[in-house]
Amino acid sequence: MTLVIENVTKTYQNFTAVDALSFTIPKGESFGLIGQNGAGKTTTFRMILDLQETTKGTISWDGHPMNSVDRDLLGYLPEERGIFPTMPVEEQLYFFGELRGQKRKDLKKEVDYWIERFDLEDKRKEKAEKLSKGNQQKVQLIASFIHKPAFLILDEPFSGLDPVNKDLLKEAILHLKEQGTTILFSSHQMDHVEELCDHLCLLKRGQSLFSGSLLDLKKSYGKIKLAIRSDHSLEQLLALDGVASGVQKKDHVLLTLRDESYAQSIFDFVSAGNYIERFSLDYLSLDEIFKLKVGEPSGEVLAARETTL
Ligand SMILES: Nc1ncnc2c1ncn2[C@@H]1O[C@H](COP(=O)(O)OP(=O)(O)OP(=O)(O)O)[C@@H](O)[C@H]1O
Repeated sequence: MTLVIENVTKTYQNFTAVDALSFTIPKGESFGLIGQNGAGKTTTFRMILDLQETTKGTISWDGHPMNSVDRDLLGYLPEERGIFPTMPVEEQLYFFGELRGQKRKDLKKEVDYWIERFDLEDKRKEKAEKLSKGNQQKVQLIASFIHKPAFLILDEPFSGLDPVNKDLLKEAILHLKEQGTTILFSSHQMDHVEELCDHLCLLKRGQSLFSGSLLDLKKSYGKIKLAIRSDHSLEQLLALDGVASGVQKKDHVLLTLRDESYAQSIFDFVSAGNYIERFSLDYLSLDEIFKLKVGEPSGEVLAARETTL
C-alpha cells in the first residue's frame, strides 16, 4: 500500500506547524521523517492517524483518501510512552492484539516470537510497571505491530534504548520490512535512518527540505569527502586545487573537495606514482547533509562545504 501526503498543512491559530508537506511512501518501504525538535514530525503522524485534523491537503492510501477502515489497520508507537502499569507483559501484548481484531489463539505465535526476539522471556509474567524504561518501551513497541499491520508508524522508536536494544529494534524493522510492512518512522539519529531507509523526508519548521531517495540526495552533493593517509602534511594538501578545507584526524587527513572531479588530480599528486596507505572518496553522511540543509553547520566537512556553495 502506498501512502501519499499532498500539500498537507496544519495551522494552530497563527502558527503553521506543518506547511504544505508532500511526500510518498512506496509500499514495503521503510521511510524516515527527519527533523529537529518541533519540526512537525509528530503532528504529521497525528494527521495521518486522524488524531488531528489537517488544515489543508490530502492523505491518501492506495489511491483513495485514507478512511477509518484503513486507519484501523495501522500500527502506531506514539512518542509519549505508556502501557498499562499493572498488566503483565504477555497479557499486554494479547490485549493490544485483540483490540486490533486478532484472535488470542492466532496471536500466540507472534507474542512468543517477539518476546523471545526482544529478550523479554524472563519478564513475560511481570507487571509492566516493574520493568525498566527501556523494557517497557520494547513491550509498547511490540504492541504496536503485534497485529501485523500493513503500515506501521513509529515515533522516535530508538529514544531511550541502549545500543544492544537499538540493534534489536533495527533487526525488527528490517524483519517487518521483509514481511512487507510499510514503515514510517521519525528519528533525530541520522545513522539509524541512513541504515534503515531508502527514502526519507527532511523537515525544517514544518517545511520539507527534501523528500525522496537517500541515494539521490547523496548523489546531489557528489563524493566530496576525501580521506588520505600519506606522507603529505595538512598544509600541503590544503594548498591543492579543488580542496575547500581539511582537518587532521588521528591517522589521516580528511578533506572536503569543491567537487568530486578534483579527486583525480589530487590522487596523482599524493601518489606521484608511489604507494599510499589510504585514499578514499565518499558521499557526505546523512548527518552532514542534514546539518548543511537546516543551516547548522558543525564539523569540518560542513564548514568547508558552506564556503563552496
Ligand atoms: N496543540 C498545539 N497547539 C499549538 N502548537 C502546537 C500544538 N501541537 C504542536 N504544536 C507545535 O507544532 C510544532 C511541531 O510540533 P511536533 O510535536 O509535531 O514536532 P516534532 O517534530 O514531533 O518535535 P519533537 O522531535 O520534539 O517531538 C511545535 O512548534 C509545537 O510546539
